[in-house]
Amino acid sequence: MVVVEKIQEMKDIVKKLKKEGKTIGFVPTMGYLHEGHLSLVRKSKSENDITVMSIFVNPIQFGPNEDYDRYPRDFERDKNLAEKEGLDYVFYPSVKEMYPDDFKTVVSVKNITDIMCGKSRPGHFDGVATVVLKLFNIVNPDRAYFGQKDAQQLAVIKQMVKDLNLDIEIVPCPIVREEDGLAMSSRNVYLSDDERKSATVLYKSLNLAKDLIEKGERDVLKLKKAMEDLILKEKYTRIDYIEFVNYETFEVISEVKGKVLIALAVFVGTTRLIDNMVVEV
Ligand SMILES: Nc1ncnc2c1ncn2[C@@H]1O[C@H](COP(=O)(O)OP(=O)(O)OP(=O)(O)O)[C@@H](O)[C@H]1O
Ligand SMILES: CC(C)(CO)[C@@H](O)C(=O)[O-]
Ligand code: BAL
Repeated sequence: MVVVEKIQEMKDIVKKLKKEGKTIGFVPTMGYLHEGHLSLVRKSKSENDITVMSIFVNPIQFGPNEDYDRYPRDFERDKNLAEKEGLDYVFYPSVKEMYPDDFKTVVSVKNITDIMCGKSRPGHFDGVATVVLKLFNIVNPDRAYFGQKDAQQLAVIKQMVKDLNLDIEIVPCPIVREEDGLAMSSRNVYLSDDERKSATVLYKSLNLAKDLIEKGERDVLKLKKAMEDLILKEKYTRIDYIEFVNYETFEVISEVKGKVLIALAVFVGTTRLIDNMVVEV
């Protein structure tokens, strides 16, 4: 496995691989790898000749009061995990390499970023779209792999690829969970033992909504209320948002119909966790 820190070097490697007719799969991450990330690597390896992962904690997608400084980082640990997985290249640039002092561009996807995480984290998806487009231009992949856990991020990237006519297939990958249902996240390490127990309520609340929908409930207000009640019964929890949207258009809905994404963000202590589920009626 080769670690590449410079943009030009990564571009040169990719150019050579493409000349040899190799297909490239790309897995963008912020590191502190877990099984969720590794599932994307496995999927990419099964569909491409070469897999490149980026590890870059992107400062421009964090708000001023968010956890950029505190975000978990352990490159040696990540390198070992990536190597064991049989990854070909890790792109590991510095902040200066990605954002030189004269950097001036912002990529902004409109409308679908007005709700959910886009509303709670102003500017977040501009930061994501900007860095992902940069990474796409550096790695020039045939396919790129994103987790369904960040469902709104996935929608933003798909929209950007469509709007800007990029020749990249975006491959959504299912959410990988701990045994008790908690979605894997690098941020789970922030949780104390007690908070970790409370955190299982995110997935429980999604399952509650699914059960109620299966029993015939279609009223989103009632479904949200049932989820809120369950979440707030738990210690340490504070709800950021619970949203029901049309899976294709990301429009907020008041009645469950067709393919629906139920998404939520909940603070457990000071840690903000997200999760979601797709239901179809
Ligand atoms: N549990 C998971 N299952 C599947 N994919 C995941 C999971 N967690 C993260 N991913 C995906 O891995 C990619 C990199 O995500 P990232 O590095 O932000 O990890 P993360 O664990 O989600 O971090 P955090 O939750 O702290 O934001 C994204 O496409 C993300 O959707
Ligand atoms: C896509 C991404 C690597 C961009 O920084 C990040 O938002 C993430 O890890 O999901
Ligand atoms: N997985 C999304 C990255 C973030 O929370 O900033």
